[in-house]
Amino acid sequence: MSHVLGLELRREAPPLLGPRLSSFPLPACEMNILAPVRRDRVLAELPQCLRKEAALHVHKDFHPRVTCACQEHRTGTVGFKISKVIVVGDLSVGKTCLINRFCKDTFDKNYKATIGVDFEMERFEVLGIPFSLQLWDTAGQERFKCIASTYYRGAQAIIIVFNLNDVASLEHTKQWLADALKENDPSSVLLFLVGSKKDLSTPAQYLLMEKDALKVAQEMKAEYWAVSSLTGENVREFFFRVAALTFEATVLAELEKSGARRIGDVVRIHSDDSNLYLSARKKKPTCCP
Ligand SMILES: Nc1nc2c(ncn2[C@@H]2O[C@H](COP(=O)(O)OP(=O)(O)OP(=O)(O)O)[C@@H](O)[C@H]2O)c(=O)[nH]1
Ligand SMILES: [Mg+2]
Repeated sequence: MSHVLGLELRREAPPLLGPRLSSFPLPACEMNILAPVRRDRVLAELPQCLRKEAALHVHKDFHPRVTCACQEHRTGTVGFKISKVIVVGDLSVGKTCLINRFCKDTFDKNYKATIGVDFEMERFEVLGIPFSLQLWDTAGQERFKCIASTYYRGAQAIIIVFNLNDVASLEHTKQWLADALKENDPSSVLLFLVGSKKDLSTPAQYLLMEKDALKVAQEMKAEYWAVSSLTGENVREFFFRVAALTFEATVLAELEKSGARRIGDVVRIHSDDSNLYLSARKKKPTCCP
């Protein structure tokens, strides 16, 4: 399902499914959200990162509190929520192709600039809990940037895309991130830095670019990925990782919120060294199960 949101046709997507459940009949887009999860969108384990040097965390499994909450169906509103993910980056770096490869398994070699924004909905099941991602594809062209930036707000994750064969597009990622963070809470949003068009670089060229990209990812505290929408390399792995980490963060936030409401609860706090990015950025306690 795709919605073109250009100059004339602009529409905010529903931020929450929950409150609308009472109104019947549901709009077509929400009916789709309620459709069964595709078998190939079921996540029973935590997908691993691409490079340990620039990963949001390197744990092998989901946070124990998250696993436990899912087993006991204590995930609050998470199953009804739609998490927003925005995709930003220079024009023609391959943002639309990346989303289309994952959501529709298609690839168009002709460039058609995104005008304003567009979005796709993807439904997952993570540890038995339904989880929906709304992937916002934004325009990289300067003249559409101010329309697109009005849709940055309220994101749980930001994907910053650059072309692995164009060093300038990597340099511009910092500005894209700064613009996206103006509209979001830097302490809670998850960041992903994605190098695109991997099929166009030789192994030697790729390694050279990867070195710079890892440095940028570490500075941004973003998780680094390299993909090709043409061949499909790493595309599915990448989006599964985005879904899993966004789910994990959403459940943890929900548990923290419900825990904070219970007066008299004892919460043990410890700092987790292998979760440097999150602990450094979030400055939030990680609670033991
Ligand atoms: N070889 C190769 N070409 C790609 C890949 N991804 C995208 N392209 C090509 O790059 C061009 C731009 O791709 P888009 O996905 O439209 O770029 P975009 O970032 O959405 O551009 P804007 O909407 O203007 O911001 C198209 O001609 C694509 O076919 C890839 O993985 N490999
Ligand atoms: Mg596009």
